[in-house]
Amino acid sequence: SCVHPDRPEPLDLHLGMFLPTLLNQATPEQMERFFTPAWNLRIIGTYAQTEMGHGTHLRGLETTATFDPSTQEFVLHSPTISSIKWWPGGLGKTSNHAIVLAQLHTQGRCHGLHAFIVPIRDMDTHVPLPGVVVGDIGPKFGFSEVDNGFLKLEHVRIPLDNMLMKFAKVEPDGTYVKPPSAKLTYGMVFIRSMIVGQSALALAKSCTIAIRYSAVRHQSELRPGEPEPQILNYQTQQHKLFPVLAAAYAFTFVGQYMKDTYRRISGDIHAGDYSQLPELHALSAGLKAFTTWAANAAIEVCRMSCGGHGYSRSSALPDIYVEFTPTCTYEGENTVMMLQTASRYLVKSYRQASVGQRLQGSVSYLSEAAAQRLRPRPVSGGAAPLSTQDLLSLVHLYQRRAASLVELAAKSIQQELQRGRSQEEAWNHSSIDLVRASDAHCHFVVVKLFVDKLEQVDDAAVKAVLSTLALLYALKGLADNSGDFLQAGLLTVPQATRVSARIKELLEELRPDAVALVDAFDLNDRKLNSVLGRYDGNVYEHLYEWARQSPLNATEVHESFHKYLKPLRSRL
Ligand SMILES: CC/C=C\C/C=C\C/C=C\CCCC(=O)SCCNC(=O)CCNC(=O)[C@H](O)C(C)(C)COP(=O)(O)OP(=O)(O)OC[C@H]1O[C@@H](n2cnc3c(N)ncnc32)[C@H](O)[C@@H]1OP(=O)(O)O
Ligand SMILES: Cc1cc2nc3c(=O)[nH]c(=O)nc-3n(C[C@H](O)[C@H](O)[C@H](O)COP(=O)(O)OP(=O)(O)OC[C@H]3O[C@@H](n4cnc5c(N)ncnc54)[C@H](O)[C@@H]3O)c2cc1C
Repeated sequence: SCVHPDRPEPLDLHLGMFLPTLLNQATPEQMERFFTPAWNLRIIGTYAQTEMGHGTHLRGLETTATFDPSTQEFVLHSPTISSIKWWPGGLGKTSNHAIVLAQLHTQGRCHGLHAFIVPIRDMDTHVPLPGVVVGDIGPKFGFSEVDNGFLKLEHVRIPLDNMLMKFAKVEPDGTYVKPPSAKLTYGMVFIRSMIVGQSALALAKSCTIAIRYSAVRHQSELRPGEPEPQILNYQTQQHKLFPVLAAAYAFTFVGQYMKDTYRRISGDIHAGDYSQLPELHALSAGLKAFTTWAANAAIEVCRMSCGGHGYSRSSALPDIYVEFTPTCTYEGENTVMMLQTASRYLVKSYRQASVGQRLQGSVSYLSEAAAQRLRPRPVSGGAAPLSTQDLLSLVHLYQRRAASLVELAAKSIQQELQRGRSQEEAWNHSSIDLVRASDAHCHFVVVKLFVDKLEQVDDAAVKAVLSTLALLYALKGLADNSGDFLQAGLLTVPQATRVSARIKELLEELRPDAVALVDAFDLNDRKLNSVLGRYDGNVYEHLYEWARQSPLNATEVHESFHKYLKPLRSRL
């Protein structure tokens, strides 16, 4: 964001979480005191929620903030080793403040997690303040430029006004005032919504590199005696890359939708209407998980599709992978997010629909499915005719798969309960089904949003090629998940065979437009930073140039020869 575009930076948490959390949770007075200096980078902040012992289970966090009415201060304390804050970006060396999530204690009672602004370093000298033990957590899989840190608070005192009090409050006498909705204290919906767009960007970058390179690279023979073809002409190469291209477009549209949805619903929340918060939470959690998992896998597909050169950092693909892969973990671990969407929203909605409630938003199809269950089934049964051309009928198919898997998960919980298991045990014994249901729901949402987007495209040629991509996205998903569709009676084996054949036709149709479709992402060479993905296609000259610049080539004879190899040789 600041120095290297799109690369992780020590200031990311300041810009991406510290400032937005102030915007969402600070009072006007706190905005004046903290936001303006933070905007001017006098205050540099991070978001310290995760502890060494707990990241997912927020109620298990141990850091305490105990109100002392005699001094009008909170005392922030890390009581155990496992309570040390662990992971926050920019915490180790960069930040002088942290938003610390801690269990609030006042008048002898614990009121759960709340957010506190804690100064951690002197504003001028940057030396850690008394009672603050702070540092870097050490090397990681990637994110080397980011000082993810630890923070141990030893009875650190902060003023009463440093608790973020837009929603919950503590009065000077220690009285606790509840927030209008307890769910507001969770937060996180903003970044989760934004991560969907980051998945799209990571996919767009990766497939731009891989598709451009596949148009430049010639290898092997298709027909004996003829020149080596571009590797992009191999059907298997297209089968690897064009679905990624289709997903990059799909996720771009879903990312835009999530941004708009976040803006709309957070506007309602600020106006005091919390009714859409569950929809926003379920969508942002589920789509964050669905798109990051898909993008994470697809980046590797792109890297491997570039053969040996994909393994070189000159391709940029290894860096894209290591920088992207933690999105599957941070801001809510993906399995846990899928479970939130399923158990806190889909199953609940299923039950509401089953008793006749009309549902709104992304789950409205569950009402239709419930109504359908009440209608008598045709005697013949079996799957309906499948059109491999009609996008709306494919949307409908995804919708029915989602409805069927939500039902399966809900029924699994019910069966486990009937076996005498407790609610919690029944849930755990159904959690594979719950994740599957969330995945199907999100897949339906993505396909639907892609198809809806086509309605907004006026240019006939653009609409035609985007429709082909949408078709490929939907049919590839159908083929990859054919077990679900077969199990739900939505697909027959002959239909599945036709889907595979149609996918092959679509790959051929897309081949002439593939390079133009990645160029349309408009990712310039500086942003891509990839020798293989260069716009001008001069890959080999620049690969050679890149290698020549390797630090090992600074001298013709490396010092290791004199230091190790030569003495070793003389001893043999
Ligand atoms: C574009 C990006 C720009 C910049 C960013 C740059 C760089 C980023 C780099 C790194 C950033 C990383 C930052 C972090 O990782 S911060 C730490 C993130 N941690 C988490 O996300 C923790 C995940 N855990 C949880 O969210 C929760 O603990 C939980 C899984 C939800 C479970 O909690 P629990 O208390 O048991 O809750 P439930 O009983 O399950 O739910 C109670 C009730 O609340 C509703 N709910 C839960 N969460 C939310 C929410 N976020 N919003 C709204 N509502 C929520 C839930 O549905 C349930 O509702 P009921 O109606 O069923 O009662
Ligand atoms: C690069 C990076 C940057 C980060 N930045 C920050 C930051 O700035 N601020 C911050 O506060 N945190 C940050 N984090 C921490 C991050 O938010 C947590 O790691 C994340 O929330 C996951 O929590 P955890 O590590 O406790 O995983 P765990 O919950 O321990 O997950 C381990 C496994 O247990 C499973 N599991 C856990 N609970 C359940 C359940 N209820 N049901 C089923 N399975 C379950 C998970 O699916 C997973 O497979 C960062 C992490 C990384 C990697």
